[in-house]
Amino acid sequence: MESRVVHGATLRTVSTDEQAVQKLLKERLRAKHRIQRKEFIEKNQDIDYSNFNKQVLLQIDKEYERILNQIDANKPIISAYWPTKFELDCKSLLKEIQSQNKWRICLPVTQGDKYPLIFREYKEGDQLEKGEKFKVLEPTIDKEQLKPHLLIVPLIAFTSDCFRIGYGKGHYDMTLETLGDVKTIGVAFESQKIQKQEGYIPEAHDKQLDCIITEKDIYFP
Ligand SMILES: Nc1nc2c(c(=O)[nH]1)N(C=O)[C@@H](CNc1ccc(C(=O)N[C@@H](CCC(=O)O)C(=O)O)cc1)CN2
Ligand SMILES: Nc1ncnc2c1ncn2[C@@H]1O[C@H](COP(=O)(O)OP(=O)(O)OP(=O)(O)O)[C@@H](O)[C@H]1O
Repeated sequence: MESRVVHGATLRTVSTDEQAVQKLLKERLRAKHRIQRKEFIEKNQDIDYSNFNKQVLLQIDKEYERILNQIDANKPIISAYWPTKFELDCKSLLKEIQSQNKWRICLPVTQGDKYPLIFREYKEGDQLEKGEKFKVLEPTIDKEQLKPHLLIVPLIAFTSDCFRIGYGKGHYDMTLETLGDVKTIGVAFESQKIQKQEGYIPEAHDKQLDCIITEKDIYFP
C-alpha cells in the first residue's frame, strides 16, 4: 500500500517500506532527544525565562485581537501545559498570562493512549492531580472543559520548519485534528532542534506548528 503525503508544496508518494523507515528513525530521534533534553535541563537548573516569556507573550498578543474578534465570549482561551521535571518550565509564563487577565487558561487532560486530549480550566493555585497513565499533573474533573483557541505546545524535539516530536502517543496530532482552527506555539530550548544531518522526515499525520519559540530564536514553517 502506498500513501500520498503533502508537506508544504511537496507531494510525495511514500511506500510502506519508506514509512517503516521513517517511523524507526523517528523513534531513535525521540529516544536520543529525550535523553539530551533531560541532560540539558539537569545542567541548566537556573535558567532565566524572562526574555523567553517576553517573546511568547508577544506572539500570544499578536493572536489575541484576531481571536477576540471571532468569538462571542469576552476572553479567548489559551492552553499551556504543566511541566514535568525534564521539560521547559512554563510555570512563570503561565503566571504572567494569568496576571494579564486577558485569557482563560486551560491545561490538557489525557484520555488514554490513542485518544485526543481534552482541556480543563486552570487558575493559579488550583490543585492538580496526576493523570491516570502519565506523570503529568492535570486539572481535576470538576474544572470546566474548554476548547482552546491557542495552544502552547511542549515537545521533545523540533525541526526549523516547525515539525515536532513528542512522547509518541500522537496526542497533539490527534488533538489538532479534532480542535480544527487552532493556533499553535511550540516552546523549546535551542538544544532540542533536530539538525539536518539527523535525517528526520515527517510522517503523513504530523502537523506543523504555527511557530516555535526558543530562548534564542523564533521559527516559522
Ligand atoms: N507536561 C506535559 N503535559 C502534557 C504533555 C506533555 O508532553 N507534557 N502531553 C503531550 O502529548 C500530553 C500528555 N502526554 C504524555 C505522553 C507520555 C508521557 C510520558 O511518557 N511520560 C513519562 C515520563 C515523563 C518525563 O520524561 O518526565 C512518564 O509519565 O513516566 C507524558 C505525557 C498532555 N499533557
Ligand atoms: N491524527 C491521528 N489519528 C490517529 N492516529 C494518529 C494521529 N496522529 C498520530 N497518530 C498515531 O499516534 C502515534 C504516535 O504519533 P507520533 O509519533 O507522531 O507522536 P508525537 O507527535 O511524536 O507525540 P505526541 O504524543 O506528543 O503527539 C503513531 O502511531 C500515529 O500513527
